[in-house]
Amino acid sequence: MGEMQGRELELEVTNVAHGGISVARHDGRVVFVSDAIPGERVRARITEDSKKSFWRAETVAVLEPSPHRREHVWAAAGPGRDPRDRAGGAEFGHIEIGHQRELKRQVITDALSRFGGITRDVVVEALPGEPDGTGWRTRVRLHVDEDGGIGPYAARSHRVIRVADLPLATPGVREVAPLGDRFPGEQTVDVLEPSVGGARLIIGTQKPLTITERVGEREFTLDDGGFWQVHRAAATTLTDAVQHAIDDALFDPRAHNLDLYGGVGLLAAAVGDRFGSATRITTVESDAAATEHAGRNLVEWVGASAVTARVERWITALAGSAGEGERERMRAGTVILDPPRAGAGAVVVEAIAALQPAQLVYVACDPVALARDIGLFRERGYEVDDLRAFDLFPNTHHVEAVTRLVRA
Ligand SMILES: C[S@@+](CC[C@H](N)C(=O)[O-])C[C@H]1O[C@@H](n2cnc3c(N)ncnc32)[C@H](O)[C@@H]1O
Repeated sequence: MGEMQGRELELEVTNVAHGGISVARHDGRVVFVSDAIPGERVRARITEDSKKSFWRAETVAVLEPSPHRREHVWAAAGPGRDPRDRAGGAEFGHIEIGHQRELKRQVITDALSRFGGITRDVVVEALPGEPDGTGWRTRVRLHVDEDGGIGPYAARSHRVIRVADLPLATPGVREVAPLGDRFPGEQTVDVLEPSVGGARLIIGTQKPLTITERVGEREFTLDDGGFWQVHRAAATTLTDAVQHAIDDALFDPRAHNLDLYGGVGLLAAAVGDRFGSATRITTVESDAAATEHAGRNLVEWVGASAVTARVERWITALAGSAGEGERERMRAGTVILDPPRAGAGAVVVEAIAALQPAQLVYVACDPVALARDIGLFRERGYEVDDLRAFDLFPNTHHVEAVTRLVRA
C-alpha cells in the first residue's frame, strides 16, 4: 500500500473501460474510477495505489455530472451510500439506459480492435419488452453475513450488504426473496423464478430439485442450482440469435455439428429446431447433471447426443484422433460455442481450428475474452462475418455477443 491510498482527488473522467469502470488521468497516470461516467468531473478516493501503471479510485462526489446521469435505479447501490456500502451488481444503474448501451458498444468495439485486430461497429440491442432495465433477473444469489442476515456482496468485495429491495429482479423473485430473514450457519440463499412453476429459494447446498424452463413452445428441465440464462428474455433471444447467425449455405445437418459448453442443450435445440430432427449435433458440457438433462431435453432429435466432458480435453482428443471420414464431417460442420466468462482460450481455439469446421457461432458474455479468442481464430484462418450484441444484463456493465466466424 502506498501513500495515496485513502486520499481524495478531483478527476476528469474521459473513457469507459472493460469491467464497468471509467478512466481518468492524474499526472499522466491512469486512474480507474468506479461509479463515474465519461465526461464527468468527480471527487474520488484512491483505493489502490500499489501498481506503477495505474491506480483505482471510487467516486465520492460528482462535481460536474454527465447529462446521462440519472437517479440510481437501486438506492442501495447508488451515490447516497458510501462507496464501500454500495450493493454490487448494478454498476451502471446511475446511467440513462440508452447511454449504458452506448458505453457497452464502445467497450466491445475497443476490445475487438485491441485484442481481435478488427474494426467493426456494433449496435447493442435491447431485449424485447425491456422498459428501463429493471425486473429482468430470474436468478439472484444472496450471501449470509456473520449475523445470519443476507444480501448481495458489495461491488468488488465479499462484504455482505443488507438491502431493502432487488429492483433488477423479476417481480416473482422480489416477492419471495427473504431479505429480512436470518439464515445462521448457511453461506448462500439463491432466489430464482423459472418460467414454469413460480419463484423459489435454494438455501445453502440443499439437494437439487428439477425445474422447468419454457422457451417458445419447448420445455427444458434442469437442476434448480444449474446454469440457465439469467434475463427472463435471454433464452429466447439467444435461441433466435443463434438460429439467425448460422449461415444456411454452410450448414450441413449430416455433418459433425457441435454445441460446446452446452448446458442443458438450449443452443443445440435451437439448431435442431431450425434444421430438423435428423440434424446431427453433439453437445459437450462438464456438469454431469446438466448433460443428463440435455440428453432428455434433446430426446426428440435422433441425431443429437450429450456428452459430459471438459471441452478442452474432449476437443483436443477429437482433433488428435479423428480419422479421415470424421475429419470430413467436421470440415462440413458448424460449431456453436458458449464458454464461461474466461472464454474458450488457446487450447480450445487451436483444436477447433485444426478440425476446420465450416462456421463457428460464438456466444460470449465477456467482450475481451471474445476479442482475444477472435484474434486466435484469425491467426488460424477464420474471420468474423457477423456480430450482434445484446443488452442481456441492463444496469450492469455486462453485455452478450453472438458472432459468426467462417474460414477466410
Ligand atoms: C455460459 S454457459 C452456457 C450454457 C448453454 N449454452 C446455455 O445457453 O444454456 C457455460 C456452460 O459451460 C459449462 N462449462 C464451464 N467450463 C466448462 C468446460 N471447461 N468444459 C465444458 N463445459 C464447461 C458450464 O457448466 C455452463 O453450463
